[in-house]
Amino acid sequence: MKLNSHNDWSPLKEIIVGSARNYTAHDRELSFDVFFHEHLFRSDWAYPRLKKSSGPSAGTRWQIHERYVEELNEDVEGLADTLQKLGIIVHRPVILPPDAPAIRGFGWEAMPVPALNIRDNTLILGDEIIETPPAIRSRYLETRLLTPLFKKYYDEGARWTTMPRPVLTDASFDLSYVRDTQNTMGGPTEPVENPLPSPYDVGFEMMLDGAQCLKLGRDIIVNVANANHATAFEWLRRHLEDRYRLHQIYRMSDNHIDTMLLALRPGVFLARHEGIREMLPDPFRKWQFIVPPPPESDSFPKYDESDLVLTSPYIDLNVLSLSPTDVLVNQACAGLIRVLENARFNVIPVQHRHRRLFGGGLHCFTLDTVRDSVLEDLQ
Ligand SMILES: NC(=[NH2+])NCCC[C@H](N)C(=O)O
Repeated sequence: MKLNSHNDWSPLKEIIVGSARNYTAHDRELSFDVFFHEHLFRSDWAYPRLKKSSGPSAGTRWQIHERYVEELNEDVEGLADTLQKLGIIVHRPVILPPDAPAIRGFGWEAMPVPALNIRDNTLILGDEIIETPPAIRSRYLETRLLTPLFKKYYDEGARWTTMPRPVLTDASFDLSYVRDTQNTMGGPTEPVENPLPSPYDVGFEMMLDGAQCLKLGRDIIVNVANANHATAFEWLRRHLEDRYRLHQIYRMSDNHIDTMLLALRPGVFLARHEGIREMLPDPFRKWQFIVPPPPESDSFPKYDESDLVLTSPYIDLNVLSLSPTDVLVNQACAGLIRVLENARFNVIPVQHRHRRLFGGGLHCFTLDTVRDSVLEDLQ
């Protein structure tokens, strides 16, 4: 079918489900530590690791326990099956080969990860695929694992755009957010390495993930927390100015917003807290806010010191809507399910155990390409 996805709630027809195959380690280097900075700290919620050297592997490779990788694969395949059984066409990325070589940029090297959190590096807007500029080096080639699918949609008439690719030297990153202790979740956080100079430095560069954007028909809300996001926002604004109204929200979170705010249908948000209302453009402040009870610690597997936890406990807010009434939700979240059912949503529970170790929930792991949708003005 032709690429067509204008929002997160219209009836879902086609989707890409990420692949977790061969996700064996996290590469701890500057870009990774900057991106996940809020989670690299000491607390009961997030599990402590204040020194790289205390990890299970030497150097910067943070090995993930094999059992968790296997269970993750089981859950991701289960998610793909569930969607298929519901009559939705499910596509998959190219599997990252186990011996894939390191990615080498100018002055840096990082091991690639599979195309798992595919919500992040692509933004689908109507009939356009926009590849967004990655902020993590190990993800630099991630969308190449989606190329066969993007090529198919292109052949069927989609637009296919790539935002300017950053060089990603140490000096490319605006560190003001991670160095501003007010913005971390209550430290101490792990220190970010000192950036090293490089002959390829160009100053702060564009970086932005699709998951920083919330599609509300003609209105698009974009979270901007640093200078990297701000320049990328400006690119998007110029690129889309004839078709969309872009709204910049300052620091709703460190980067992604799909565990802060999701639109379940016109007029209804699922939100982490009521305070988000004040951050929104006027017309959207009137929408209903469904705020689930805080996550319960017993809905997560127990991890230990050697498990690197990459998300907040709010990760399960990251639901995937199949229609204005049907929502896919992590089965471990009784409170969230109750609240959605009380609001008359039809909840389809799915198993997803290790979302905190791999940085993503059901919305992050998927990229909807076709919804029975039109571009609406919801103001
Ligand atoms: N698209 C994604 N990868 N979203 C995940 C966001 C997780 C968010 N940083 C949290 O910890 O709650």
